[in-house]
Amino acid sequence: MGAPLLEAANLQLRFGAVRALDGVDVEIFPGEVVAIVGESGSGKSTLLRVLAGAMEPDAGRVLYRDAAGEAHDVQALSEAGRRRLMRSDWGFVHQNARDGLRMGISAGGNIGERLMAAGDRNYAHIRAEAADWMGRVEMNPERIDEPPKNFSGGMQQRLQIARCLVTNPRLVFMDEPTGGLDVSVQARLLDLIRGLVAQLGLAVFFVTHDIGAARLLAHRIVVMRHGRIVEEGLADRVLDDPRHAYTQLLVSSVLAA
Ligand SMILES: Nc1ncnc2c1ncn2[C@@H]1O[C@H](COP(=O)(O)OP(=O)(O)OP(=O)(O)O)[C@@H](O)[C@H]1O
Repeated sequence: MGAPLLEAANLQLRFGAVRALDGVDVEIFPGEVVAIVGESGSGKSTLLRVLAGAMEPDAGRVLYRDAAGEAHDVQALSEAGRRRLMRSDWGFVHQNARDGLRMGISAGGNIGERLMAAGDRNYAHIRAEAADWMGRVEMNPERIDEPPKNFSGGMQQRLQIARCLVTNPRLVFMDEPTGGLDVSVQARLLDLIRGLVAQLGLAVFFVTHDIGAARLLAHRIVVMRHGRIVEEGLADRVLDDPRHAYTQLLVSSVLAA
């Protein structure tokens, strides 16, 4: 399998009395989808933000290995260095599309802006790529000049995904990308994400409290509780044969729902 793309060791982070991360070790390999599951408040989003260098842990470290095999200490990166990684190697899909989109510019502009930030200056090419990506996320490319507010919540989320993937990242962080959407919209979006992830061979950290989504997308599942990883393993093993009592509860409460 080679070296991990990203690995974190002994992450600690407290908010006052709350231990949001309490000795977390986690890693991801190229092309792997890792779901981070757990109930609300278990530390999933905090972990994702720390892994992406958007939040500093009190202790521990995160290493990212670039395409040339060089390891970078994510917390030691300058803000410019982190932004560079975010533009080239990484992508972040927020739960709320508004956090990942620029609402004042067109759909095509939202996708094209990422290409421009990555150095593309050929406007005809940028527009063609933006239209192509709208098609790939099942949006009508004829609506390329419309602003995000004209689109439904599910479509805005597709647009955010197109904006994120257009630069061909190696590692994508997704924080509840289907949260807050209707169940039928969620199912289609998950299918779309699954197809794109497989097609592009992406590595994805996928935060969710939806066990069904984890089963559909993930190769491996990490179960968090009170800032700790209480269980991890291949998705089928964790879901079909959960060993920790908390995982059993999580899985059974879904089955009973
Ligand atoms: N900026 C902050 N200031 C204070 N406490 C915080 C902050 N961010 C997170 N916390 C606390 O840290 C704990 C973990 O929060 P986190 O958002 O990571 O959980 P989560 O598993 O992602 O929950 P959810 O599924 O509800 O998003 C919670 O107790 C939360 O209240």
